[in-house]
Amino acid sequence: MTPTQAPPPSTVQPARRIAYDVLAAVSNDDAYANLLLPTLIARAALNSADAGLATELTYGTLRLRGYYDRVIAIAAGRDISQIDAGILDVLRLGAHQLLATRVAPHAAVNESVALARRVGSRSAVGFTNGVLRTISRSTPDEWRERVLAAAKNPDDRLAADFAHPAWILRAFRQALALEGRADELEQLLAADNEAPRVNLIALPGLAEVPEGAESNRHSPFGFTLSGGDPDAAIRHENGRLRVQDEGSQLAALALSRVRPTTAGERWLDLCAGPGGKTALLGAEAALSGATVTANELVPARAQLVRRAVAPVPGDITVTELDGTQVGELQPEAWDRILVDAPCTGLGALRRRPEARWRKTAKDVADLTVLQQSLFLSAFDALKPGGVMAYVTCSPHLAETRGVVTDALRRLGPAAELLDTARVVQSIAVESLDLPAVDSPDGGTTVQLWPHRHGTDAMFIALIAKSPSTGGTR
Ligand SMILES: C[S@@+](CC[C@H](N)C(=O)[O-])C[C@H]1O[C@@H](n2cnc3c(N)ncnc32)[C@H](O)[C@@H]1O
Repeated sequence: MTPTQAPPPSTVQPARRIAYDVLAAVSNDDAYANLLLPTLIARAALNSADAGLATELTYGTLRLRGYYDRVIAIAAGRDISQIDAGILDVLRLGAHQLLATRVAPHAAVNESVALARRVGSRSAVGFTNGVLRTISRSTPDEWRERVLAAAKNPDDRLAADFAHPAWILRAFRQALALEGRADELEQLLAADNEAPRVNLIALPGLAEVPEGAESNRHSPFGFTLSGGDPDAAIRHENGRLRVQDEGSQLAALALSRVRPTTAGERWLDLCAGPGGKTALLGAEAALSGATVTANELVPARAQLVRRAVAPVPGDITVTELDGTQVGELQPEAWDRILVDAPCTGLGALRRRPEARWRKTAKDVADLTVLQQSLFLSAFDALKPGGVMAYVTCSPHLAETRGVVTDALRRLGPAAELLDTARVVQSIAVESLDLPAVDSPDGGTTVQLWPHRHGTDAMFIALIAKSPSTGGTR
């Protein structure tokens, strides 16, 4: 045990304490950082500088957790599985401050030691002190060299360097390779490690993009605010302005604008919670004389949908059915259906910092079964001549083209994959760089990317049901 030179403070600064509490809740209780952090910041009434510090420490540590674990293992001379979980989170937070922030090294070490005193044993305090002092004695570049030198193979090296699990980077590489763009992998991994700017939408027909805002490159209704508080802008407009990724906007608009709407059309959002895309579909429907119903299996999330659509005109009904049953319960009932399927969320790693460490390849297998079932159920619920959008915020090929190809094979001539890329390009303000991908089924799909388009990695496929089909499988 190496004694500290100055005695560590007996209390921990609130921003660090909150960051630690979030890390611990993520590790122990599967908490979501983006939900818990704002609650803890509000409860502690942090000023905006401290709130900013707590956010940076939490998100930065969670995003690069896998990298910091490698540094800690080298500095501690033991596998991280042999370190107490609470102390490991203290060390991760300390490593982040030492290697990626301007926090003075003595403050990073001393505050971490004070935190270790609150959450660990006496020996853990000395251990924390020793490990963090070891880390502080080398520069970030020296640590990077050491970590990369310890990698087992080229993919492990890339996984270490960009703090992504190897199975995820392989899935990304496969999806990019299909577009002939495997060489973009490092740009994509780097983009996942950048905090995105908060993106908003002015719901069409209900609000205008505010003056001074920076309009999105592609979505006609999206924008970012260079200064000011997005929450205040949203409150001021009573929800007619809202936070929404540009890719999500394009996905909902692909369905609402795939073809002109006939007044009286009935649209269904099959997996609607928390309701961001329902609100946009609702605004679009109100402009064109269609009506929207939202469905969400989880009652608490259905409640969020009701809240999300409150500012939108037109009576949007919210049901709580299992979407996989809707085809049977409501056959041939809908003109358009959005299937924004539950997915791994690998396309939104920028915004969900812990997600990459929580998901496993097994999740993909489970989810594709559900996605397939939702797809087929939605198809049965479409009227002959109707059109559906299958959407995921994941670029994993099993969740995207795999599900679509499989469904089209089962459905035969009753289903037609439309030219989704043409529809999305017709909506986009500035043309999107969308490499053509050969499709055995005709038609096209769209894969958006953070590094190329500045959006989440949304996948969009538009599928039409033949007007002459009996409608059943
Ligand atoms: C990707 S999210 C939808 C996001 C939403 N469209 C938005 O833009 O705000 C998928 C949703 O599907 C819901 N879900 C999961 N299984 C479902 C099922 N069997 N039927 C209907 N909804 C389901 C999840 O609870 C989740 O809220």
